[in-house]
Amino acid sequence: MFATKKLAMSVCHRTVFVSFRSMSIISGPKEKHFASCVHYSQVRGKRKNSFNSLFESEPSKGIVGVTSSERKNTKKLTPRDITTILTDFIRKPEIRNLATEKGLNAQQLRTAFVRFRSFCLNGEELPVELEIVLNDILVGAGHPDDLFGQFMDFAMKMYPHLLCREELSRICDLRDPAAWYPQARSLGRKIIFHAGPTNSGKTYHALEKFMKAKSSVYCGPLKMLASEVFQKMRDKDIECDLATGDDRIYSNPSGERSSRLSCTVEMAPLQENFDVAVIDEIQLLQDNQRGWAWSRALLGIAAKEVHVCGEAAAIPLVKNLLATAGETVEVHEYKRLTGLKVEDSALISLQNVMPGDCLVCFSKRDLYTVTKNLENLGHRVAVIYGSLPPGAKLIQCQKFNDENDECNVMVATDAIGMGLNLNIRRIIFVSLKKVEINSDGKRSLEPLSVSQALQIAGRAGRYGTQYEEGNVTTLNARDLRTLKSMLSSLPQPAEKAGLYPTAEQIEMFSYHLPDSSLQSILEIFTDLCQMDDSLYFMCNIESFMYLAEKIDSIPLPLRARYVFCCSPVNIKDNIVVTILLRMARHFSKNKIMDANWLTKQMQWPPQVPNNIADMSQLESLHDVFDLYLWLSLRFTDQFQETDNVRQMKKLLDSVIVEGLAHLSRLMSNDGDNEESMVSKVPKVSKGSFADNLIQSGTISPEVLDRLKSEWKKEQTKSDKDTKIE
Ligand SMILES: Nc1ncnc2c1ncn2[C@@H]1O[C@H](COP(=O)(O)OP(=O)(O)OP(=O)(O)O)[C@@H](O)[C@H]1O
Ligand SMILES: [Mg+2]
Repeated sequence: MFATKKLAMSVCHRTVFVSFRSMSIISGPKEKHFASCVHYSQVRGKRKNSFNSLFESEPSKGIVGVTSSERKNTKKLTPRDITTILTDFIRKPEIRNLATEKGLNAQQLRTAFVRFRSFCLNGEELPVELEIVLNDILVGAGHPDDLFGQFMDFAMKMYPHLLCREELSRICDLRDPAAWYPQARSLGRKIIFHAGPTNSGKTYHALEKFMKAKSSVYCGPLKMLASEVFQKMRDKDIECDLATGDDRIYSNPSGERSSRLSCTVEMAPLQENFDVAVIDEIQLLQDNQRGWAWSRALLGIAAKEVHVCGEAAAIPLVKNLLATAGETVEVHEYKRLTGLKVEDSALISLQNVMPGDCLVCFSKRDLYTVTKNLENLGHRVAVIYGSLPPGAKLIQCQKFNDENDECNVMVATDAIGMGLNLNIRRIIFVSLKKVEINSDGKRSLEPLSVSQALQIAGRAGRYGTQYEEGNVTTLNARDLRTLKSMLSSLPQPAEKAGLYPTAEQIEMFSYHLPDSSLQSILEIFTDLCQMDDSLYFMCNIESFMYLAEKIDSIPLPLRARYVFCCSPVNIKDNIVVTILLRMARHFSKNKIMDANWLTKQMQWPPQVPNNIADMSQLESLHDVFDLYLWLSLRFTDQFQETDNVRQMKKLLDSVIVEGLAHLSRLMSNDGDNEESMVSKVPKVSKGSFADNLIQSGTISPEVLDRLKSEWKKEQTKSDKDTKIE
């Protein structure tokens, strides 16, 4: 169980659209990958243009209904007459107001008018009825307002969704999500919020209730946490099933469901009744990608008693959300079970690393560099990062946790940050910045949030492990003060919870807009939808849109199209996206995809990696297997060979673990020379004067960069001057 809360924030949980009401769940989470390669700004840009052009079809035929004999009685209209009449018409505020009432926004009104005018001016022959109206206005027998009907007929042909606007608005009215779950509402649920810092026993206390209840469900943020709970129950001989996006295990060999389920939050079954439900890491309901899954579980889980675990900063939002369902929240507060001390000095050099240390990096490149440097110093290192397959993560963690194993140092990304219990004595932050994806899908290098820093630091000195006192520090002296201030702050209160359109809503939209692509439907949905902005926001739809565009030309039924777009893939990963498209194409031809077919799509059997690029390729293959298994739970007929695929996945896991054992060699063979942040970390003894200034905190790297660029300019100038001389 290794991936962080922040991993969760940053990674591509190719989330899932799940029916918020009764339909079957069609997705699962994915603890991997950054969400996107297409900047949301691009998508946004496209969206803004495309929304207005979605239905902009040129009305080729005008308004008919008047005979040509009536035309003979009209006066010949000159282009100038028409322009004057139309200008008078559009200038009238009443006309604009009326058009707005009919649903045309300012931009649509402008576009429709420009097209209408050119239609009137450039059409070979005006429709007779329109000609008569224009004529009447010209001779004073009519009024410019009389054109409104003709104009709106024209505009409606350009924007046909305006005809069913009311119906569409009703479908995408997300103002009262609590009302979507009558089963949960009928129970008069008791809600208990277990609030506290990391390592305070929140999950422990909730799980006590989970174990003692006659029927119960645990909803965790990650596959590994759901698996850990499932395993704990097994160890105690308590019947419990497991459901993740790509796996379903029944404790009963006959395949009958048991009364207890451990699942990832996206898989929470809302149509079943339970005595107790646990929803872990509830503050993730504000996550840009996956927040909707927590909102859905919180409002919709049908349990008499709901135990919610998470940061105290989420209490007000949870209370406000549940107040809309008429429910109240009982808060149980906890204190950290062990001490956590911020050290007085930074690590400065990797030579100071000691057993039980975990160095946390925020990019894979840094992770590789630190690992290589530590291995060169003679350490045996366990490595954990988000895209590492869960099986490989587990092996790394076991190695690190085993007191008798030589491996006693860990290098990890923030993939270790959520709910995990590891044998860590000290957390060392290699950097305090990481790439974040905002709600518009833009990626930028941002400082860690207080919540993230606390979560990661909270991995040191876990209760019940070898080190019951935890220490925290930074690699660089310049970061230590910032870290201290972060760790002495409280996380920002959670402000809003995520929402997402359901498959049913999309289907209803499609019924009204039968000729529109799934992409267009989602765009219109997000533009038209209404929600309580004080409590909710719309989760990021970028990955869905990207896949919708990619599979647009493949003939698929809407529901299947929707499922493919929800697939847990990193859209940045070409290998996985390409195979997904092949799968969709095969599916559209109703062909079965067996393990043999799958191996033909990839390099198989896997070779022990020779460099980092090989390693990434193996990770992609692992994602392909996960994708196959994920789809197999949704399309059982076409994806049947799950046992074989699981076997292949195991083999791949072992090859990846083998690769990890030789990370330094892989790095030496790596053709990718992208510079790591760590490679810029100065070594105290051998560092340059400038480096030492940074390390001592005398100047910041930003100031140094500015100075460098100024020096460079000076240098160039003086070179030029020299040449001129
Ligand atoms: N009362 C207890 N008795 C025995 N073990 C406990 C008790 N409370 C907590 N623990 C153990 O302490 C460790 C930390 O507890 P837990 O995972 O519940 O913390 P948490 O508050 O949920 O932390 P996080 O915020 O990181 O998820 C776990 O291994 C848990 O089993
Ligand atoms: Mg916990």
